[in-house]
Amino acid sequence: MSNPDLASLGGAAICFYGAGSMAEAILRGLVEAQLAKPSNITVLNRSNAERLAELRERYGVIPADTDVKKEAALSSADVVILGMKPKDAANAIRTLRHILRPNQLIISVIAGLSISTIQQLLGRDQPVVRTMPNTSSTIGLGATGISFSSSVSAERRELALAMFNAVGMTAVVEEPLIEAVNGVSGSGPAYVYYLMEAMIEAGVQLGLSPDAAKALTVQTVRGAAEMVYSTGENPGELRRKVTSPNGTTQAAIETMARFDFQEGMKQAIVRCAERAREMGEDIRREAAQD
Ligand SMILES: NC(=O)C1=CN([C@@H]2O[C@H](COP(=O)(O)OP(=O)(O)OC[C@H]3O[C@@H](n4cnc5c(N)ncnc54)[C@H](O)[C@@H]3O)[C@@H](O)[C@H]2O)C=CC1
Ligand SMILES: O=C(O)[C@@H]1CCC=N1
Repeated sequence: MSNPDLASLGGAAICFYGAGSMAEAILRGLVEAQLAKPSNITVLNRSNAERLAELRERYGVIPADTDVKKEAALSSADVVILGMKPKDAANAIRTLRHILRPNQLIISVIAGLSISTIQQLLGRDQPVVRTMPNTSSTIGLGATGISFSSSVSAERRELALAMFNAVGMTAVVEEPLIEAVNGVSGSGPAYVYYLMEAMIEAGVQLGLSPDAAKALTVQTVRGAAEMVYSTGENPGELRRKVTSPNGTTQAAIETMARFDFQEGMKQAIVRCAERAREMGEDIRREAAQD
């Protein structure tokens, strides 16, 4: 592969091995940002040809829907993106052992799965990029943590970063911190949606129509995130600006504090990271049975 700028990524053959919602979020971002040509992207999954046809119709990518096409897509790709669920990962990766060439780049989005387990399943020191993206990549606002095996060249690091920068922002972290990224941003959209669900329900309880409660909530969350992003101020400072002494916001925040809202959120994130480690350990044990 030549210089990993946008044009060279456009020329790379990318194979999504596992074509579910996370794979779609990334491939849609790549296609819409015109970073990769749809004709250079192949998608394959376990058995669902309908899903592959749907992706072809939506984005123009190439479905590999027979065993022969799957093997050809995997063996000829410059980059293979592992996008299956953690429970399916060990078996799926083992089958690559005799299909891949040793220098093909593997990019994993799989929660918990370590670089060393992937290499063990492949039986060699394959170059591996371990990532933890999130579903906001669909609209180009993803947040992805990235770490690299030592066998990934500087050029390929740039290629991987370009791919994920095309669908949002990236943070390069040491591999042991990928679980922390999982806790904060990989699963993070779900926490925000959970909060929004509560805001909408409370608005309806107070008499707003569901549509009005939803519209006000959505704009509030968008506006608050954009305020932090565009002013560079800390969320704490911005919160204090909303909170008049003895006013309505103070009453609301005191109520949340009584329910230990922030502590609950912190413990949730720590538990999420711990769960990722547990899932990774399960796959590592499966790999050790080889
Ligand atoms: N959904 C999310 O918000 C995020 C998910 N992830 C990770 O992304 C991965 C995929 O998650 P989702 O896209 O949500 O799951 P999904 O269930 O939507 O997609 C998984 C896909 O993998 C395919 N698959 C399973 N075994 C296979 C095999 N042996 N060969 C080929 N294809 C196979 C399935 O057919 C399916 O299309 C997971 O490992 C998850 O940890 C990471 C960050 C965020
Ligand atoms: O819930 C999960 O396990 C995946 C990983 C990060 C977001 N979703």
